[in-house]
Amino acid sequence: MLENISTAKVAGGWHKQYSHSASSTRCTMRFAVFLPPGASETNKVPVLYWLSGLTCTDENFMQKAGAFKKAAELGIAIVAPDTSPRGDNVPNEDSYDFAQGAGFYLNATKAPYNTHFNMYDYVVNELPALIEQHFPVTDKKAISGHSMGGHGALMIALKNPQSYTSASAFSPIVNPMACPWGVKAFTGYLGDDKTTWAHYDTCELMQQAEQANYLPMLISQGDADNFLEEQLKPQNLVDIANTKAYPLQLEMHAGYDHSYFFISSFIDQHLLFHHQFLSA
Ligand SMILES: CC(=O)Oc1ccc2c(C)cc(=O)oc2c1
Repeated sequence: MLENISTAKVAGGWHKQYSHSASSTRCTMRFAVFLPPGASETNKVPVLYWLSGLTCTDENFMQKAGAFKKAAELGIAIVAPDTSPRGDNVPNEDSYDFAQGAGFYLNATKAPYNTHFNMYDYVVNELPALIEQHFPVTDKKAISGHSMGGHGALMIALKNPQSYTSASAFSPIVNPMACPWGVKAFTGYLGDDKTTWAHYDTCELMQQAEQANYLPMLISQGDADNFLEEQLKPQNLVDIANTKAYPLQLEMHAGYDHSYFFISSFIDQHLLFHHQFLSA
């Protein structure tokens, strides 16, 4: 049962927010959807799933990315889930990079997080099924995200190459096993056994990818991003892509930082990138 929270017309289409009771995360979840003009039961449109970063909700991308005009022109719906389960019954910490607001798009196995922190199942299975049931969309999907959400988008695409036409990311954490944000999150959600961490690490997953499952990938990264060297490390992924001719394009952009000013500057390029494959 979907509960509509807000509805606003934008770029000729509609921005709407919903809440619903989610079985994978065992709590009420929120998401936002943009439907381009003309989307209807007789004219279903493909979907770009957007995964936001640490501290964000379903709102940041929709309010700040400036994606609506291009998505409207290209006929692409956008779905932006929240970044974690939330609520009084959901474990939390006084921390910006762990627990509520920082779900890391995985299924936690360690108590007390394993009851609710199943964002992987939510994003891969439950949310698309719900979206395809209630909105005028096809089952063609692309996925993108920012920072922690960039990790989520690339990791989910590599684990589910049949489900997405293409993947992209802004300033993604590509090697969470080898950076402080990832080590903290994976230890807290998965425990100390690093063999389980590898199931959610983009570099590890690309290393294992078979050529028949390659997906087109685009990464945009600002060179004035304070997190580039210690947390993001896009070159680690490029090095792997180069050894196996994986179709990954990394674009470095001079002077840009980690913020939504960067995302809003290049979101049109990402929408055009995905449109090539969503419309094929
Ligand atoms: C709205 C906004 O600026 O979002 C934002 C700021 C900082 C970060 C950081 C540091 C990491 C991340 O994963 O996401 C993120 C998002």
